[in-house]
Amino acid sequence: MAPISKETDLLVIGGGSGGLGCARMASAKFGAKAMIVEAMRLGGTCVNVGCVPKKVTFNAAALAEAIHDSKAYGFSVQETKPFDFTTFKHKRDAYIKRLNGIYERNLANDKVEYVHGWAKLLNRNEVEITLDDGTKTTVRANKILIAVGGQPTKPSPEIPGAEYGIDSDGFFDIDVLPKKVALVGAGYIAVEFAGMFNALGTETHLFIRHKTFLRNFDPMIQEGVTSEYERLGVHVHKESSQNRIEKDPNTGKLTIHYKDSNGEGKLEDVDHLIWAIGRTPMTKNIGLEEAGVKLDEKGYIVTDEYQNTSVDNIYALGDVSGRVELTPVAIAAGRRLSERLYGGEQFKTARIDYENVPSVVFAHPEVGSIGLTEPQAVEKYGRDNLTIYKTSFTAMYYAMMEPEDKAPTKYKVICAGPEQKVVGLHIMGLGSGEMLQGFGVAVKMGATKKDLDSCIAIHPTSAEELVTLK
Ligand SMILES: Cc1cc2nc3c(=O)[nH]c(=O)nc-3n(C[C@H](O)[C@H](O)[C@H](O)COP(=O)(O)OP(=O)(O)OC[C@H]3O[C@@H](n4cnc5c(N)ncnc54)[C@H](O)[C@@H]3O)c2cc1C
Ligand SMILES: NC(=O)C1=CN([C@@H]2O[C@H](COP(=O)(O)OP(=O)(O)OC[C@H]3O[C@@H](n4cnc5c(N)ncnc54)[C@H](OP(=O)(O)O)[C@@H]3O)[C@@H](O)[C@H]2O)C=CC1
Ligand SMILES: N[C@@H](CCC(=O)N[C@@H](CSSC[C@H](NC(=O)CC[C@H](N)C(=O)O)C(=O)NCC(=O)O)C(=O)NCC(=O)O)C(=O)O
Repeated sequence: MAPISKETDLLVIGGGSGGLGCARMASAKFGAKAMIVEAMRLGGTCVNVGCVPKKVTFNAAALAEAIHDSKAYGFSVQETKPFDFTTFKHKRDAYIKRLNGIYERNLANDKVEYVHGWAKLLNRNEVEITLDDGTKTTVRANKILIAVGGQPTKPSPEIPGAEYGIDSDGFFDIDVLPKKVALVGAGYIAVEFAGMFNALGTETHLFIRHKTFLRNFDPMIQEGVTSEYERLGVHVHKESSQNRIEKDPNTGKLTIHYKDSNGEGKLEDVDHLIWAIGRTPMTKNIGLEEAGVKLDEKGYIVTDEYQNTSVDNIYALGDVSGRVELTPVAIAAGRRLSERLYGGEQFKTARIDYENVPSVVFAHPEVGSIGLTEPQAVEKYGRDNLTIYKTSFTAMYYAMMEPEDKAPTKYKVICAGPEQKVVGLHIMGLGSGEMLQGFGVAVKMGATKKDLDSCIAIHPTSAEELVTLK
């Protein structure tokens, strides 16, 4: 291994989406001397225990659904063996490993110095790196970027047996398709995982604290997807809490004692309990307080709109800055920061715009959302200044299915003011994930209802319903 540089222009702590986005551009495009320090695996959460293995698993679940649906179209699919989850899991691991290698080569091609180790801030210009063999080295840097991301939030220790559960990282270690799972949480991860398990044939129990999940989304989405999950056979335990969890020492199976809207209950023979109750920034024990970097009450690093922290020459972005916790947001923030720091005059005000970030939940069906929910729009503009267009229909994909196999599609477009500017667009149904990106461009450009209407429909598609709303 080449000796580690003692000095660099830019030192990035964290080789995930945001850190990679910044370091690669700083070096490859602007010629800055950049170093990236990663403690675990290159690619960060997204590549290793997030978007990428999740989407591959979602694809497997979508195939299971397609096999089921194909019968309605007249196919005689002979399933001679059950789905081989173990082989699938090993192939998925190998794919991720391959990506880790590609990322390491990308860094070398871009001339970013890559150090595997644990980084800790010593002061505003120095970082201590503990290498894999335990030795420590100190690197001086003109600028330091903290892009350390987050980790799954731990359940309350007041729930006896909570430690028998796993989290989203553990989900990716499961190598036998479980017969029965329980998930606690009501956000992206709980809903995505529950949908995948259910589609793959696992008995799935989802414990939520309220009457619906995805409560940060428009009510149409919350209510629409919650009732669709129930229709699909997910056991949604509403207004629930967990009293205690027991583990059978012989079988390893769990029993969950809970309360829900139906009263007290006991769920036995659970293969895995998965806590998916949010994420916590990785800001402990990395020298932030000592260097004077301000954190908020939840432990996120406080940054301004240019990703500056409270200390000059120290920047933070991505999940650790607690804004919108999505990979493309972290990448874009990293690239804008790189432009601003090293791109010269033309980029001196470069920054990411956190308004109108499109986002998709890979639920069943997929959900897409950009802009304000209806309650947010009412609060901002007043009900009288809004025109809301809604549609609900059965996608033509389901034409050959029996009524009980037809999933709903629902769209809502929220327009404000006399010019009917689109301030919120919410879709659920087949293909929503791929559909939203283009509508996102339109919303970012300030599209009005008239602009949507002026675009001739593409027939027959689900998307055409968004340009023919009445
Ligand atoms: C299950 C799951 C599914 C997801 N699905 C999606 C999705 O479909 N679409 C989407 O847009 N987003 C998704 N996300 C969110 C996305 O993964 C994150 O928003 C994104 O990875 C954040 O990037 P980041 O660079 O801020 O942090 P990370 O990607 O978390 O990278 C931080 C890196 O810093 C390293 N690190 C931490 N501390 C140190 C230290 N002291 N020294 C050295 N290295 C350190 C960590 O090991 C890690 O590799 C998902 C997340 C999860 C958990
Ligand atoms: N497709 C994508 O783009 C994906 C993006 N992500 C990103 O990762 C982030 C983290 O995901 P996730 O972990 O799902 O977090 P989220 O913040 O999305 O959701 C967690 C939810 O769990 C519920 N909850 C919190 N504490 C408890 C508790 N003690 N018991 C039961 N329920 C609880 C809350 O909902 P309530 O108040 O209703 O109870 C809370 O909103 C997401 O916000 C997203 O930014 C993750 C996966 C996929
Ligand atoms: N949109 C395509 C994405 C395909 C893709 O990007 N695949 C990646 C794996 S997801 S890798 C995870 C994620 N990448 C992305 O989100 C892709 C970024 C987009 N292409 C862009 O450049 O903006 C990320 O964290 N990036 C940080 C960074 O690279 O700076 C890959 O094979 N990469 C090989 C390579 O890069 O050579 C899809 O979903 O099919």
